Amino acid sequence: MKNIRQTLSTIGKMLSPLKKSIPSIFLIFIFLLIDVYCNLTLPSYTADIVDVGIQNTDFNYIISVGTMMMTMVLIGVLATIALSYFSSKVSAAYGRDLREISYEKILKFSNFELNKISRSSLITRNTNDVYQIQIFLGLLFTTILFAPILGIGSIIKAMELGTDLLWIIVVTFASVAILLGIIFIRTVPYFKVMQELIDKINQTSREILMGMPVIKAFIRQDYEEERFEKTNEEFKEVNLHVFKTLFLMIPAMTMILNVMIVLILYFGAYDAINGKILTGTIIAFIQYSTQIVISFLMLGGFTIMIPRILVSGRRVGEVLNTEISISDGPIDKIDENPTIEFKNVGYSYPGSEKETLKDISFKLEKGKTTAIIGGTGSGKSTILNLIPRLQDVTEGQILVNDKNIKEYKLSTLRERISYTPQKAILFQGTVRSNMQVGKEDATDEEIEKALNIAQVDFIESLDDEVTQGASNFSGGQKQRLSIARSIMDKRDFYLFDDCFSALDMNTEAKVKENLKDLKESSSILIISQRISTIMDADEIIVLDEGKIIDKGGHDYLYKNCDIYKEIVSSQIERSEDLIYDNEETASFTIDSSSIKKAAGGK
Ligand SMILES: Nc1ncnc2c1ncn2[C@@H]1O[C@H](COP(=O)(O)OP(=O)(O)OP(=O)(O)O)[C@@H](O)[C@H]1O
Repeated sequence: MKNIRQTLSTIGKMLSPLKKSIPSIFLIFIFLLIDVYCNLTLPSYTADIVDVGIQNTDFNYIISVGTMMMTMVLIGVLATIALSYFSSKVSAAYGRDLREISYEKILKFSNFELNKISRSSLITRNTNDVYQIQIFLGLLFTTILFAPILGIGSIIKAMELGTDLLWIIVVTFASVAILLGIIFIRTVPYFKVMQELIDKINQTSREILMGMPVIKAFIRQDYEEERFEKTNEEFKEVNLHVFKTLFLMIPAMTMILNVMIVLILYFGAYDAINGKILTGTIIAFIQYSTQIVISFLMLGGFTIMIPRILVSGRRVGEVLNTEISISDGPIDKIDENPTIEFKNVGYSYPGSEKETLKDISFKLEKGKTTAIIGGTGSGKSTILNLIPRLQDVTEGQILVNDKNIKEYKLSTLRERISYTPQKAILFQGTVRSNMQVGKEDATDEEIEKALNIAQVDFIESLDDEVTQGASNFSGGQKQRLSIARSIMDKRDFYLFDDCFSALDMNTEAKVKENLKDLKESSSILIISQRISTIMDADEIIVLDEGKIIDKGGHDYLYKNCDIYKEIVSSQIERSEDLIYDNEETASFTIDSSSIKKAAGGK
């Protein structure tokens, strides 16, 4: 029952874009009926010309019936043109709208849903699958609805001719049905495989294109070529099997049609000699029989397409019906000077038995800078992602002003937060358009101010191009642009996920100095592996294997937390820019011009 309801709801959602096109669909039906009517009258006119006009050598009759035939042909052609125009219009608009609603839904997906369906599959579903449905809709209006109306009309007209030859149509019908059955059985199971292989090709190509520098550096071209070839070959084999069978249909059908005509002529000739039927009637009967068989064929072709469309429909429907795991709460207002508090938070990634975060508690508040330091994979980014609810806690809770974060509307929550991810993500466009992602109506002055704070001194103007993936900028430049974007607008919480890592010490020190103003009216959470980035934070959280080992100021941790001390020591040994001033206070300053190591010979 639940399944039926879900299927109906999916169909409802998928058909909803057609609502706007109802007037055009109505016109399609009108033109379709006109077209079928014209097609049905032509064989009768042929019969009249042969049986009356030619039989009686009545030229006037032939010309007048011929003129009627020409008029019908003309009206039929105009109706076909109008039919094609409106069905293309409706199906193209439908494709656009379906892509749009599916895309809107995808934009609401959390990481969990994105990983569940996979990004490559989402691309194929939103392009190839929607296109298959769009093409099908076009065919539905021009061919599939046309076929049964023409077929039924032709059967009635053939019966009206009053011949004994109807059994030939029945035999032909049966032969076509057997042929279609064979084709159906041989192709249908492969359609799902075909769509899955398109996903796989998409995924492999994407991975290879993204990983090009690594592939080249490690001389893996041959291996990757082979990997791609394997999927490509599999796709070719399935395609070949399906199309070999489908192409068999054309010669087989031509043969069945020709045999039908020969049978009609053979048995019709007997009846004609015996005076039971006129020559023109035989010609009209052949024409109606051909129309009947062709209509049946069109329907057969459509039946073969159905499984493929069902696969595409199911795949798009799955996107539209996916339950979003992260949804809005009822509260749409957050009071001034909000706080965010982690209370015994735990997190496990879906499908993973390992707990990534365990018993995490800390508080973010106005005027305070909190930092998280810890080894790779210790769970730092996971903590950060929980704040704008890119994923939800699996244990404990996060409170915003003492209320569970899930009780707030997502947009209400997110508009208070600025998030700078670990990997600088910029969009194709200009520097200005990227900065306006941070503040839609930002003026040039505001943008320039943010760029200055983030030390973006490498661009000529705000109109400088940002190519796809910002490939025309270096890693450190991308990070600076990404930081600038995150400070475009005033927010209560600024979250920086290791986004200073590609900056040289000098630039980092300048950016950090410039960011100090933010702290007065906001709260800053900064993740880094570098001591120099986080050492002056009000509270530093030391994370190890998803657990908080200790927290406090730099001096406190240096004296009391072994892991923190180890990190500090290891970085002093490596660093040429840190100057360890005083072992007692364990404080550092940054000076790129000199190298100095102190503290017990370190
Ligand atoms: N999508 C995911 N599915 C399953 N496990 C994941 C996923 N993302 C991260 N993890 C796991 O969660 C753990 C914490 O990852 P996280 O990215 O939070 O670490 P991190 O401390 O930020 O690491 P780094 O300093 O390298 O960025 C890792 O062990 C990682 O394997």
